[in-house]
Amino acid sequence: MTATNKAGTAKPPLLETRELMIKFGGVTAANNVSMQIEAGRNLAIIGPNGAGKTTFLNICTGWIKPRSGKVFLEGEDITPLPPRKIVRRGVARAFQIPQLFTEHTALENLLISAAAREGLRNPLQNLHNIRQRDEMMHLLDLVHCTDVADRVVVELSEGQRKLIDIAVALALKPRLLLMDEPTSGVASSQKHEVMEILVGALAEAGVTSVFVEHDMGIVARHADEVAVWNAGNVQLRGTPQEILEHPDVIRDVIGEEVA
Ligand SMILES: Nc1ncnc2c1ncn2[C@@H]1O[C@H](COP(=O)(O)OP(=O)(O)OP(=O)(O)O)[C@@H](O)[C@H]1O
Repeated sequence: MTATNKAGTAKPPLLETRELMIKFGGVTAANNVSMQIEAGRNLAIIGPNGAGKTTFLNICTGWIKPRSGKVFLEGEDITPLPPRKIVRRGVARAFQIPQLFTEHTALENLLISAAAREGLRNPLQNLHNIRQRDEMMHLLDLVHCTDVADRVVVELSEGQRKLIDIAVALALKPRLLLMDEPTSGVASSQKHEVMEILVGALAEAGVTSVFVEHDMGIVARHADEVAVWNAGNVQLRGTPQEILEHPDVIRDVIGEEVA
């Protein structure tokens, strides 16, 4: 079904790529990638090592410019924009290793992000002047971390750091958040709990997510849709059940013998 706006005309997808191409030396990391990402549906990207998953995220956020092809955000061509302008348009990124100021508190990290959003110069020197304290405490509440607001990040568990990192991204008020393995490094006993909080926080904040993931348990439980990457392109797309039971995925991604 195609979404329509109030005027009854078709609404463009939240993010769309058309025929993205990029080569690194002899490796084609994006080979004609055309994708549509709909608002409100969390998309997991899976695939073997070197398939081009991270390259796709890097192109969507402007970190890498494709040799050809385009990226559209709600119909606007954002391909030529620098990363900071793409962030301002509403596309944020979280990395495998949280990008936090580890000697600062959780709340200070969020205030720094809010200051960056407002274009404040030297936020580290002006933390006491940043006004968004209540808004940032609300974000910490969304990720269940108000109790560690005043703790320095270096003292926190990996799971708490991941959640603070997501709150830092939410402080930029994105519409779309692209994540590289959101629970990597988190103790396996805590992965689902961290992901549950993360997905809940994004839903509450009205943010759609795309996440690269190698843990099929996380994909099965927390994704609405799955795209399978292979050799620089999307090989398959479907519901977690359709994809995780597909014989090609079992053979090439999950790595089990197919009977
Ligand atoms: N900046 C770069 N310079 C040279 N080669 C690169 C660069 N970025 C990616 N590549 C190559 O492009 C291919 C795709 O890399 P990419 O990191 O996108 O794969 P991936 O699917 O995310 O892999 P993984 O699951 O191992 O993280 C790989 O062969 C990689 O070595």
